[in-house]
Amino acid sequence: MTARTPDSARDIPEATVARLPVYLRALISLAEEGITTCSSEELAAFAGVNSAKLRKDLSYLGSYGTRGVGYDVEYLRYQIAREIGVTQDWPVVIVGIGNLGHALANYSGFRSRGFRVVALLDADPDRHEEVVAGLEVRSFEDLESIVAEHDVSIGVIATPAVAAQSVADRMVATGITSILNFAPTVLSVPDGVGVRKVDLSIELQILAYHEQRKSVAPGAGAVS
Ligand SMILES: NC(=O)c1ccc[n+]([C@@H]2O[C@H](COP(=O)([O-])OP(=O)(O)OC[C@H]3O[C@@H](n4cnc5c(N)ncnc54)[C@H](O)[C@@H]3O)[C@@H](O)[C@H]2O)c1
Repeated sequence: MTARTPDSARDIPEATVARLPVYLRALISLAEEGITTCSSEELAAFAGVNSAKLRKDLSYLGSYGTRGVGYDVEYLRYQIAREIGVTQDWPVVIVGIGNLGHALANYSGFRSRGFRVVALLDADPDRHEEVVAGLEVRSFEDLESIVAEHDVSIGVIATPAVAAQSVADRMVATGITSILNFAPTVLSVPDGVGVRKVDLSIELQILAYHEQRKSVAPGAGAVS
């Protein structure tokens, strides 16, 4: 499976696309530490991948570094951000402003990575008018007008699982084409709509599986 960005003539493997944000995060940290160049080994160690894989991934972007010098941190950061599409500002709506919705709304990392939360929506009238991270929680009924006003293409679902499919349907009907789903349910969406699911309990279960194997056979439970 491959992904294509609008201004790119090249197809980049999906696994590489999934690692680009990891490289971007590592490069942002390096830049914040005042580091201007880095070797593929350094960047790979920072990002937690092996350096041959990193070099191969970056070659899809036409970025090969300079022998003996390595990669220019600022330029590589720009190249990856451009490839992912985060040099532009992406308006995002979050639906379901309970425990998780509050935490997401308050997370400052979205903004610095090119995502601007433009609205917080909830179906519960008791939540309306509460101000979270400088935004007033609004009725879910306002979704359509907000999407149109801000040209939103990305929606985040943080509702209980039972509500998630109907929220997704409504998002799709308003023109949202990418959904980040935190609810523990599988969403069905039409072709052309992208869904990413985040499930921390699955990640914990994977760690538990490796912990269990470690206790049975020491050395067998390495997580990659
Ligand atoms: N992916 C993860 O790792 C992870 C971690 C924690 C929680 N969750 C999931 O995130 C979701 C939210 O968890 P929480 O603890 O914040 O729950 P919560 O009950 O505190 O908040 C849910 C909010 O969704 C609102 N809501 C319900 N139906 C709605 C609808 N149809 N339209 C709009 N808003 C609606 C509710 O009014 C409430 O404010 C749950 O599905 C939970 O399982 C996922």
